[in-house]
Parts: sequence; C-alpha cells; structure tokens
Amino acid sequence: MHDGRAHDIQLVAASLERVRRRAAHVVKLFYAHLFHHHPHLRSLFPTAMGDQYERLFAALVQVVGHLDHPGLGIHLERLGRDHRKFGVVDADYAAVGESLIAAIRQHSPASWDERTELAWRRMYAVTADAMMSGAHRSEAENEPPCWEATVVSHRLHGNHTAIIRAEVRSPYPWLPGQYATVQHRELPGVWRPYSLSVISGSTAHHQLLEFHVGRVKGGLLSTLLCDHTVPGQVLRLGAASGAALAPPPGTPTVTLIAAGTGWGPVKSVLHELLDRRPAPRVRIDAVARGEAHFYDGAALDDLLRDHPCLSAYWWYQERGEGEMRAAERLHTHLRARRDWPDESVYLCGPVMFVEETAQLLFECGLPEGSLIRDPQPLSIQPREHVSHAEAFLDPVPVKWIDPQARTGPLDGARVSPKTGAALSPADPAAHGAGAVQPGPGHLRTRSG
Ligand SMILES: NC(=O)C1=CN([C@@H]2O[C@H](COP(=O)(O)OP(=O)(O)OC[C@H]3O[C@@H](n4cnc5c(N)ncnc54)[C@H](O)[C@@H]3O)[C@@H](O)[C@H]2O)C=CC1
Repeated sequence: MHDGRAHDIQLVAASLERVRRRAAHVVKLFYAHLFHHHPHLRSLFPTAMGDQYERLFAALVQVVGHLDHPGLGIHLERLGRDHRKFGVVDADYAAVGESLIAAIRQHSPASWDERTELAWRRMYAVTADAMMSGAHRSEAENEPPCWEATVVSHRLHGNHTAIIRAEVRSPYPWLPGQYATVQHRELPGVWRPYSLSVISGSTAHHQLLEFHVGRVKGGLLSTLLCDHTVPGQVLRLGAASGAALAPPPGTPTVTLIAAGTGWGPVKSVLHELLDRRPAPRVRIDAVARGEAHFYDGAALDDLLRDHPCLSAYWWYQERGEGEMRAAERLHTHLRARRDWPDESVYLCGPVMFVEETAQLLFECGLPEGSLIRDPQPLSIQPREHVSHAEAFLDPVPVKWIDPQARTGPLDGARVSPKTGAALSPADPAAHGAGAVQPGPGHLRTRSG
C-alpha cells in the first residue's frame, strides 16, 4: 500500500479511537451540525432519531476498521447504491463529510492537528467517491432507488412473530440468504433489515417474497409489521444485501442451524439446496424459546415429507426452564459430534447465539471456511466505563438475555436429541445421524 495512504489510515483510526468513548456525543453533534447547515437533509432521516445515532457510528467504525481491506471498495459501492433509497444525491456527501469532521474535531481538542484533518478529508473523499460511483452505476443500469412490494398475506403467530408475504412486480435481484431493508409508509425514514425468504410461484418478473418479523419490545417497524400491516399495503425494499449465501454447489452435506427468526434466511437457503440435482444431504437444527415458538413448523413439515434427503431436529426450552436451555441442548449435541467431513454449516439467529455456536463449532473441529454466517454487528457501546459518572450518563442497554447471567453449559453428557436419554459414544444419533422421519408424533423431536 502507498505509504501516504497507510499513514492516513493510521491517523484516522487513532483519531476515531480517541473519540470512541464519547461516541454518542460525537454523533449527536454531527447531526446537529448537519441539520443546522443543511436543514433540507432532516427529512431524509427518521422523525425519532433513537438508535440512528448508534447506527451511524457503528457504520463509521466499520468503514474505518476496514480502510485497508481489499473488499472495501465493493462494499462502499453497494452502500452507495443502497443509499439511493433515502433520496441521497451527490451534493449531500460533501455536506455529511463537513459535519463529520467538524464533530470529531470538536471532540478531540487536545489531539486534533492539520495532519489529522487532512487524513480525514482524504479518507472521506475516497469513501464518498466509491459510494457515489455505486449510485451512478445503479442509475446507469436503470435500477430503481427502491422496490415496492404489495402485502398479499399477513399471519401473526403466537403474538410474537409475523409471516408477511409480499409481491414485487418488477425484477428484484436477490440470492437465498440475503436480506433487504424494509420501510413502511407510516414510518418514513425508518429502514430495517429483514431476511428474504422464498415461496413458490415466483417468476423473474413477479416475485412472492416472505419476511419473518419477530416482535421487538419497543421496536418501531417490527411493531407496525406485526400489528398494523394488512394485505394491500405497500412496503418499500432496498437492494438485497448480505454475503451469507448457500454453500457452493457440490457440497455433499449441509447442516443449517436456525434460532428464532434466523429460520427466515435458512428457509430460502434450504429451498435452494433442495432444488439442486443431486440435492445434498441436509440436516436442520431449529432452536426456539419454546415448542410454541416454531412459528413456521408446518412449512418444514411439508418439506420433510417431500424430501428424504432432509432431516430436522427441534431444540427448545420447556416452560419454566432458563432462556438458554435450548441453545445448551443444541451445544451439547454439537459437542458430541467428532468429525465434519466435507460438510458446510450455515448458522443464523441472535448475535450471541451465533457467536457462541460458531466458537463451539470451531472447538469441535469445524474448519473456519466451512461455516457460513453473517458478520456480527458492531456496537457504539464502549467496552467498559471509566467512571461512575460515565456509567450514569451513558448506560449500557439491558438485553433480554444477559449472557453473563446464563446457567453453565451442560456438563458434556451426551443426550439423544430424540429421546433425551444419555447416548453412548457408539450411538449413531450422538453423531447427528439420527435423522427424524416425517410423520405425526415423530416430527417434533423432543430435545432433552
Ligand atoms: N442473518 C442473520 O444472522 C439473521 C439474524 N437474525 C436475528 O436473529 C434474532 C432472532 O430473534 P428471535 O426470533 O427473537 O429469537 P429468540 O430471541 O427467541 O432466540 C431464539 C433462540 O436462540 C437462543 N438464544 C437467544 N439469545 C441467546 C444468547 N444470548 N446466547 C445463546 N443462545 C441464545 C435461545 O435458546 C432462543 O431459544 C434476531 O436478533 C434477528 O436479528 C434474524 C434473521 C437473520
């Protein structure tokens, strides 16, 4: 890499690290500066800024952390293409750059100097150029800024998860495993990512897409999608994104692990795998908070009935058991598997679940290249507070599951996913070979 550029990257990264602890204040100043100097840009953002602050800083940390990454250019071009949905035009990039640099400068009184400012300006220019060129290319290809999807059905399962089917009448390019950002007319400026699932009956010019929306306490869009969305309403979709795609053709054995609404992308990957000739052997491990939380069980039942190459295990916690019990059961089972010959594992679900399960799989001998998952989102939250005052001013949000508070993992005893009985090392089911046969009474496997 060019020396000057490497030096710029170092200066920018060090400068960002210095303000990281005050990230919330930097971002607030950024928006105040931007809206003061360019009031017309306010309408591009949500009315309630809420977690917009965190999202912006997380995106910034992500880009700065990858300034020397060879894939950054492509990522930025995609980001620029996606930003067309907000109505962003070229002139807005310069405005954002000025406000960003002003906010960081203001929060770095002791360390800011001319070299740092120039480094930020050069790095920002490179970033903005890449994003603009992505937007220009998408315009040149006559791609719309966003797509309209008309809701054709809405089913709320157990008051916690909605399955929404929507029809797109123009070509919408996407691949199984990818997600789209979704916007509802009643919440302008609020876009949230939801994985894309497939349903049959789609053609290149007329697609039926499915979204699995878990209710999030206090969630803006998820509440609207769960409670106030009816057939005929129009959703907007951003361009499809995401690199967690189905395993490459020719993979003989695939394990798909889905926790909660992680089932959404897994379902579309599963459909793609089952369409292959020959289809690989596929095993599904579905994890949920309780038996009643398998919100799309009927669809999986149908697939099991039609595809002998498919087996499935359901892991869930019983009423009154700890919130981690289902994951622990799955982990106990995975720990008992010894080899992963030519196998790919596709993993999807809550961030901590994905993180812990990935670690466990690697410890169990799965090669890193055999695991497919989305990257973990970054957080604005500092790792720890330096003072009580800082903790008071900038509290860490409460998570419904506190990973620190979880009960310890099972003691390594092997448990049959079918019967809950301890397995001997020789038992094939201990190695995941205990395929569940479709049929009433057998399908919904008890996990412990
Ligand atoms: N591409 C991806 O990685 C995708 C991720 N998701 C994410 O999956 C999540 C699904 O949420 P819900 O349906 O509400 O699932 P959930 O919160 O009900 O969790 C499902 C299961 O995962 C396990 N689990 C949850 N948190 C855990 C933790 N901290 N450590 C270990 N195990 C844990 C529990 O056993 C639970 O039964 C959302 O956060 C969503 O953003 C959803 C779709 C795609």
